[in-house]
Amino acid sequence: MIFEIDNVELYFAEKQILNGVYLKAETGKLTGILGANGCGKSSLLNIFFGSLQPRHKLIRIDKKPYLKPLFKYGIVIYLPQENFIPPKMKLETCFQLFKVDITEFLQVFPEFKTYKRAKMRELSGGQRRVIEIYICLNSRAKLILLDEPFSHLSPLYIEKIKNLIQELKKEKAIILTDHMYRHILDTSDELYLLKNGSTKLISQTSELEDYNYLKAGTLY
Ligand SMILES: Nc1ncnc2c1ncn2[C@@H]1O[C@H](COP(=O)(O)OP(=O)(O)OP(=O)(O)O)[C@@H](O)[C@H]1O
Repeated sequence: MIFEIDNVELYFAEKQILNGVYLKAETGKLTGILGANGCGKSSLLNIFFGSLQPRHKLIRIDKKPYLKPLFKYGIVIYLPQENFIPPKMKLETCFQLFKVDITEFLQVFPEFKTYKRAKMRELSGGQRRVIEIYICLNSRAKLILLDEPFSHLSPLYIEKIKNLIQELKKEKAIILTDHMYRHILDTSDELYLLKNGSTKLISQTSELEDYNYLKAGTLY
């Protein structure tokens, strides 16, 4: 499937945040978004998901326009920057709710076995993040939007999540943004830089320095 968002115009009050943005995500590929703080990455993901209504946008799936918020079609899941599973919910309940197999999760992350019947609030921030990312990746959604999945995770968990992404993207389209840009460079099949309100498709990593997202000399 090909998911496209086009002609995004977003204003907060009279301040223009996004201006003619285009972005494409495809099944089998991870699309990375990089950009400075406040450039509009989370807003763009919210618009794709359907929880933020901009002045203008067009969403197409396989070239066909989808006019209702995408989440209403049940084909997209969004990992926001902040925790989204209620703290009072038990671990096993959230897996049931999202129809994700907890046994498979515990095979990949056996250290969580003791928390199976615990409530989310009994876990650390990073542990909760692991669960939320795993649930998003393994949900039935065909388009997965991940807002800063790597921040707050320790290196071994980042590697495990990257491996899961490589495996699961075969049947899903994934869009991911994070400030840990090296992990984005490692995992992305397509990369966009969001700058001055619009997206630039990056074909060579050196462009990240040319566009002043990275300081000159950072990559070499
Ligand atoms: N609800 C809101 N009301 C007014 N302005 C907002 C609102 N939400 C976001 N903004 C502004 O829109 C801009 C883009 O915010 P957004 O959160 O999308 O950026 P971001 O690229 O995800 O940033 P970060 O990397 O720091 O998370 C910022 O300047 C922010 O102040």
